[in-house]
Amino acid sequence: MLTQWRRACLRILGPGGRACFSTSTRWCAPKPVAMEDFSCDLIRNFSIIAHIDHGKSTLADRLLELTGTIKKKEVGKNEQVLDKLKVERERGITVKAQTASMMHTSGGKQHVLNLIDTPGHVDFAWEVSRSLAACQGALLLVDASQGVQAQTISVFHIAQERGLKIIPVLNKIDLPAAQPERIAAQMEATFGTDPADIIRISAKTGRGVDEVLRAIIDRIPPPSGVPTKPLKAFLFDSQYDRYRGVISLVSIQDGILKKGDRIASCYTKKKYEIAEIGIMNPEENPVNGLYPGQVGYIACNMKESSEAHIGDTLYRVGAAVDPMPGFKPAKAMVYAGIFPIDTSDFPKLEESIKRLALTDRSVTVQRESSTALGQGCRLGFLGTLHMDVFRQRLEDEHDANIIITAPTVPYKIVYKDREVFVSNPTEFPDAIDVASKVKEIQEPVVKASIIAPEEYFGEMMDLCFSHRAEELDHRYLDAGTGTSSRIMLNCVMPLSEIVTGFFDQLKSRSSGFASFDYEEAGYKASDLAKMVFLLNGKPVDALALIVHRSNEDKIGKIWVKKLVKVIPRQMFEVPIQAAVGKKIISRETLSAYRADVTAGLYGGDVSRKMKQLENQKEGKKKMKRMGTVDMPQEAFFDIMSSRK
Ligand SMILES: Nc1nc2c(ncn2[C@@H]2O[C@H](COP(=O)(O)OP(=O)(O)OP(=O)(O)O)[C@@H](O)[C@H]2O)c(=O)[nH]1
Repeated sequence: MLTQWRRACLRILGPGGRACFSTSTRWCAPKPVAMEDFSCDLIRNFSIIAHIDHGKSTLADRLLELTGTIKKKEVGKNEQVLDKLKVERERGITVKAQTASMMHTSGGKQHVLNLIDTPGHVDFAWEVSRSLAACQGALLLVDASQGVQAQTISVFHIAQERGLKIIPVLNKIDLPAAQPERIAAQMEATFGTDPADIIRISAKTGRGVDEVLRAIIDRIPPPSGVPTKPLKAFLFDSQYDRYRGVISLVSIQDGILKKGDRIASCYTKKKYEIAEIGIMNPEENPVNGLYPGQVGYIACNMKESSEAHIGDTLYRVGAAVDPMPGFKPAKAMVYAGIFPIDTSDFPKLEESIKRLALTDRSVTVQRESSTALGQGCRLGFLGTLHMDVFRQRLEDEHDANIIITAPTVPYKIVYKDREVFVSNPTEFPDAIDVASKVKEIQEPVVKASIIAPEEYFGEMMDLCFSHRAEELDHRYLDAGTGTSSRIMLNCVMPLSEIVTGFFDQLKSRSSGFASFDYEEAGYKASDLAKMVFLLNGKPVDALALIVHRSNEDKIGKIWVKKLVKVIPRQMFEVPIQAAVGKKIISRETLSAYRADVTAGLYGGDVSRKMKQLENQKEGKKKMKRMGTVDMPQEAFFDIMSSRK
């Protein structure tokens, strides 16, 4: 009974208690599956990899439909089955990789096809490499109207480095702008793909998708694994379920895993008993056991997300095995403070942040307090889209009313005797300390690749150089394909320049034609300083920024002008200043409300009138001396929103 009730809740909330769309009528009733019937050679583990929006989730849906895993969609219904989060459906992006198993008969034999959907945005590259570790093959999907883009190249390299069989697929051939021949030539020139191997499809209409299914079975090698060997299960994803604790996704390398088995983690050495085991079909579907090469979920009363270490190897208690090579842990690259608009809401907000962080392991959380904004949390994200998605989930799923500070990257402060990472401007050393104690300040840099049509090359270079980029090289991508060329520019640039709207500017200056990808490239010494903003002579901690000295004048002016617009007028005049160290970079004055204290005075009693004005001035001075500028949280909200 309890289990049924939980399942009903899960259908509504989605795994991990997440808001999930209610398409339960579209699911086929889970059929009991006997996984022991599937030996390795009947299993294919694959992923779909592509640049953002090239159609991964749409193709995943068609494959689920074609194999009868889900019912065919009603015409006009566009939401994707594997994009389960509300933000994913609203924004049309995949954030969290999802897994689904399909049964498909080919050559008279039933196969299990395990599809691991991957996100396309550069922020979630970590999810891509994690998903690929559980696969033997990948469908490399390219939009036939847009061609090879920056992330197509990066995901191709990740898949190639992992030794996966890559099946090239040209999607969206139904579009009038599709140029399959041209794009096939481009894929040949970029990846050395034989055009004869490229499958042409429309994931939207379903055309050609059956050929993809055939290729998955014919071209992707089955996993290897021996049922009689000691159990070795690779943990590649986890999510949190408020009733059952951590649910982990595992791929069985060797041995058999069954309900009731006692397992242990190579990483934490903790022991657990398997309470539930199943496959994602695409919802959870319990099975009796998982066999070599299979992918499925386990619930084993793991209480904390941190116990499910991504890349861990699980083994049977008493039969220890060598751990498989794990993953580099996800590294936060962008930090921001999150504060409640109403300061008394902090306990509720902190609880919501913690709950959400349980479902998103790549977020780091720490408490933070600010004189201006009160108690809050400082969170670390993989990138700004990731930050935005987390914020939206906090608002959508937890009803939070929040202020989020400007994103900051982790800076390295090299003192004479130690190195410190600083990801909060308030902790950045001030100018005096920098001069006397700091040897060097370093900032994270990335290797960025931008692809754009040749005619936008000038614009692209301008934009990059105004963001402190240094060119590494550039090359023509479509050489020999007989079409107008696109250029791929590789450069090194500071990460801090990317996190503040670079991508939006790139899109608008290239009329949407440029694509962009980046990877970490270490740290580099840089001339950076803390810029503080003073209201009535007092610095406001929450407004501080780290700036490159070459940009300080420009940035100081912009933000002082914005502050003047959002801060409400006071009873006295308020100077608003941007300063670096003792140097005032920019200043504006917020004029005072002028309460008409002389109203109600009759006639020509000039001396009384003057006295009133004097008193008013005195009052203003007092206010000034006390430095009480009234800055409502809403004003912070406005200024922070415009810093994104
Ligand atoms: N015309 C046409 N549109 C398609 C086709 N496949 C996908 N689309 C559309 O392209 C858009 C992006 O498709 P998605 O499946 O969400 O792309 P995605 O690669 O999963 O996106 P991310 O998960 O954000 O990386 C959607 O509007 C789809 O309806 C196709 O074959 N033809």
